[in-house]
Amino acid sequence: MAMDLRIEHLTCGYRRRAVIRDLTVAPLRQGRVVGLLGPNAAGKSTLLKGLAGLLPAQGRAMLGETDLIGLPPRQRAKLLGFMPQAIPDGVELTVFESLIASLQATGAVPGAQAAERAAAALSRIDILPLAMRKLSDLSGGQKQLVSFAQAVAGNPALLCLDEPTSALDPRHQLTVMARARQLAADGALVIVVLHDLALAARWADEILILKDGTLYAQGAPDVVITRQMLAEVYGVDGHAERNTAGHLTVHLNAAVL
Ligand SMILES: Nc1ncnc2c1ncn2[C@@H]1O[C@H](COP(=O)(O)OP(=O)(O)OP(=O)(O)O)[C@@H](O)[C@H]1O
Repeated sequence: MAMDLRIEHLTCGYRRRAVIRDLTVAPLRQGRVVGLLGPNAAGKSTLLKGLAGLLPAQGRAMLGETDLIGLPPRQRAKLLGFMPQAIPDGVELTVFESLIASLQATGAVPGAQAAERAAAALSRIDILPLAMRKLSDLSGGQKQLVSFAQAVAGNPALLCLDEPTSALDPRHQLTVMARARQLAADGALVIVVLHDLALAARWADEILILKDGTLYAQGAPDVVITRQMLAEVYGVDGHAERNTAGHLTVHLNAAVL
């Protein structure tokens, strides 16, 4: 069964205000990396939190035959891995313990396999040497890598990553995006919030652009990242073009429009 995601008439937000309002997007296909873009406060994190069950939501978010909206947390966590933008401070667990805890919370992996799965998740992003360190003692980038490992360790069908590379050096940005790509190639749908347009252009199969809680555009990077979009959505002057290697690159001029 294909585990495509169909978001239909989704509304979610906070007590006083619906930030995402009646959002419908064309089906997001299993096996793809979808870049979720948009300016600050557009509603990107709110959308991911609504899908992850961390905010109340109405409407439908069908993953295959299952509506994520209203699904009990444990069942939802089996299907969906969420990496938050901010990593909580003051957690006294070791890196390894934190991965075991997130695997146990979902019940997606039998207890006996949890340690092996946790070690594999750390090893795939080159942070196995951090396993016995306390989370609270890590650098910002190291914490972000651990948070990524927590989200992916259970091999969920849907991965929602909120700015997973914002604290990472270039090598680790590539490590994380390459791992996200590999998970998609293995059958997951990966939705990744990015502010770095160059990373989005390079790694996403498809891009969703949110503006003021509604869908501004959806499509392939070279269709969606246009001079007009950069001006209307971000208020900047720029353009995208293919380099000699055939990769889409984004050029921003210094001027704010
Ligand atoms: N806990 C909250 N209570 C009330 N409003 C909130 C809360 N968190 C966020 N908002 C509001 O919801 C709107 C969307 O915020 P959201 O964090 O989803 O944006 P975003 O697109 O992820 O932005 P950024 O790129 O800055 O991370 C903003 O206007 C924000 O002020």
